[in-house]
Amino acid sequence: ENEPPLIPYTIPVIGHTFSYLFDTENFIKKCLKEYGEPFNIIIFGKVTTVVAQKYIPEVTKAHENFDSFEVLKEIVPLHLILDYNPFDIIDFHAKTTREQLSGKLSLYFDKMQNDIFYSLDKWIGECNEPRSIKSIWNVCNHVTAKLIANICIGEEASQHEDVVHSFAVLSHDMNRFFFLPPFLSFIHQKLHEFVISLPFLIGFNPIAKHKKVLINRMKPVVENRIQQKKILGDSYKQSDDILEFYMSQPDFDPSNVNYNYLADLLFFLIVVGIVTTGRSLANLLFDYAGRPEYWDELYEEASTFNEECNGKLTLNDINKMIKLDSFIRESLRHTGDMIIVPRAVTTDHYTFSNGYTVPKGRHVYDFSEDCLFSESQYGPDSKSFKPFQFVSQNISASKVDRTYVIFGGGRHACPGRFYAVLVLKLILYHVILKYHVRTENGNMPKKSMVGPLTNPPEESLIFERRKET
Ligand code: HEM
Repeated sequence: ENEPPLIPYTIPVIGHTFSYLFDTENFIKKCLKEYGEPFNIIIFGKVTTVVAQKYIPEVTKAHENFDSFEVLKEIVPLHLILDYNPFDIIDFHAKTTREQLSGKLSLYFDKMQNDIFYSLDKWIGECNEPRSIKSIWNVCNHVTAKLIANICIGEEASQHEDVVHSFAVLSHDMNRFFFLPPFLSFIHQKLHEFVISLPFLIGFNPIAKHKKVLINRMKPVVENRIQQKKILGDSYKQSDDILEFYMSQPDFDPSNVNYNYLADLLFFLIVVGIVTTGRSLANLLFDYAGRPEYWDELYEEASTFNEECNGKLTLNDINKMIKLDSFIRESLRHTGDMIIVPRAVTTDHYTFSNGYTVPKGRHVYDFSEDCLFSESQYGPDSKSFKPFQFVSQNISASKVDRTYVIFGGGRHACPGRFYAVLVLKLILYHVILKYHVRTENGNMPKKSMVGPLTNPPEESLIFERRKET
């Protein structure tokens, strides 16, 4: 009753799937122009509601009526693949991320920088002569994985290349199954979910080998800590990592450690944290390398801070680099994803403020590009890259608002964003100080579109050591 208008279509079941997948921007913009928002379309055999700039804030605010993981679950059925259902404990994961990761940045700051020096050395090197680096996204995933591995399982276990590699490729290995568009839902919604989980059920589980690696590296650390606790009692000094936090939970039993459970907890953080941060880092490097007109200004800011702090940068210093921060906010704004947080209605129904009503289970897709390129917010040239536009406004790259929805918004806004933005800042800062970076042809290469989502460009980047430093 009183549903949003359904956009006319010709082929039953298929409905608007092809326009949505292969011409997302034009298709949705045309619907918005003719019908306003919200409106209904049929994709993958299902009625789906689309909201844009006007109703995204309303949906974000109504967190009691919606759940984004109900949608993610259908695309990435982690509850079938992991032994312990991560979707049952999202609040615990959000709290862990907020308090143990984003909440402890000053504690992690020095080790993050050391890991960055190590990773730049390993993946990019000295580059006394120009060096072309391929598979930038893969490199970025490995750099991000090294940082997260140290914070998750500690200095000692994260020294091992095998565990860092597992962290870096885990999501990619899963994506080969999951990010296939859910074509089988044409037949039945549950069929897609069942078919993509089949390989796992018959024993082929790319996660299994990564889990083995993780447990293998984590076990000696856990055993050693339990031993130390026994010996030292109250004088035991806790380590600064998330594993220690898990070991301090009331359900942790030192006489019967459930490694499978610990690994599942960490895998969820890896899945949500590495692929997002690694991809943003790759985009950021291309945004920098492909736009030579901004190099001098960014280098000047970075080298001034570097001189002032005598090479010993603190969290306070990096927080003051407003041009760097603004550049990152602009890079994230230009990620290019058109839908960011699709949500499902979890209550009996949801009634929009204009009276349209959608039933329980309905997927509501956010056409976020309408926010990120809002002309009222970013001007008539909202699609152009204006890297220093946030400097005078003094808004940090991690601050969400009605139009800057790259980290979602409201109560469930990404709790890892403070950490992710710091990673991006620190890496770009050190890259700028150490190297000249350019694209192969000197321009900004194109990202590839996968339905409404983007992947970073596949070109190489050319690194050359700065002579000034
Ligand atoms: C640039 C990097 C990142 C981006 C673009 C990103 C984006 C997002 C988005 C769009 C959401 C959904 C927000 C909503 O429902 O409104 C989200 C949620 C979440 N993110 Fe991130 N994220 C990033 C990094 C991270 C990292 C590093 C972690 C932790 C390791 C993390 C942990 C989480 C968690 C636990 C949630 C669920 C929060 C909840 O439902 O309450 N994210 N993220």
